[in-house]
Amino acid sequence: MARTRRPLIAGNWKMNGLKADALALASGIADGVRQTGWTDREVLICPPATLVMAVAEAVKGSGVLVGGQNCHAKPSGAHTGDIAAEMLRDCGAACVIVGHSERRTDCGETDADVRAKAEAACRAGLLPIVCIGETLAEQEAGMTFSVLANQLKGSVPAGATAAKLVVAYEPVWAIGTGKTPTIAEVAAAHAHIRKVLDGLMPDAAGVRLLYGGSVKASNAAELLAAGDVDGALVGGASLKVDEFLAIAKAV
Ligand SMILES: O=C(CO)COP(=O)(O)O
Repeated sequence: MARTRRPLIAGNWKMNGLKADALALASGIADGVRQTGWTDREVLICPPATLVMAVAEAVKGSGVLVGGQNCHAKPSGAHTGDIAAEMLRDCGAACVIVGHSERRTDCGETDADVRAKAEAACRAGLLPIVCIGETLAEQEAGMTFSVLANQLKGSVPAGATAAKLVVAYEPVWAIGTGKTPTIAEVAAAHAHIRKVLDGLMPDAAGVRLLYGGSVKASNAAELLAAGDVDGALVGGASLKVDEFLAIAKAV
């Protein structure tokens, strides 16, 4: 059956990559995508902020999209060390990840912060990828669905529409651990997310929902085939050309 939502395979490089290796990685991915001529899926790479401009240049014309990993809510001002969504856009980015659990933990980002960042992304013409997910303790306490609902209600931008929102479900306990939920659990979480979104926006059926957390070439096909999964947000496995392209092929 044809998919109604265009799958998105996104690589989050996190705090990895010096210029030479990062450009080789970006060029390798761009070459691979160029050879396939894919029009039925989107491939996105999100390098560290220092490399957004160079990576955008390196993948130009390949169809590969480039994104940031965070942005400030304001367009400019006295915010030392921060980067505005407009600046990412100016460097060639098309998307930005907001509310990743590592930022929620490391930087104390709240749902309200994440919403403000997602709204900033939309203001700047970037597609926000809003990350949500439960911790291990929350999962063990049977709170997964309520945590996801609260995060969505708190962090989805006001007036969101499907064309201007991607949601990534990343169970915190699955990130970088090699552990993943069962396929049934992924499908149930994604169905729940779509149901919650349905109460928050007019066209929730069109929103792309990505799964993230220990996605690799060997498990991508079954995770991507799960109900309501429209792509993946990939960490460690996005740092190897062949592994990342294999995940994109698995759609
Ligand atoms: O956090 C992630 C992507 O944003 C997932 O990381 P891993 O794929 O390394 O588990």
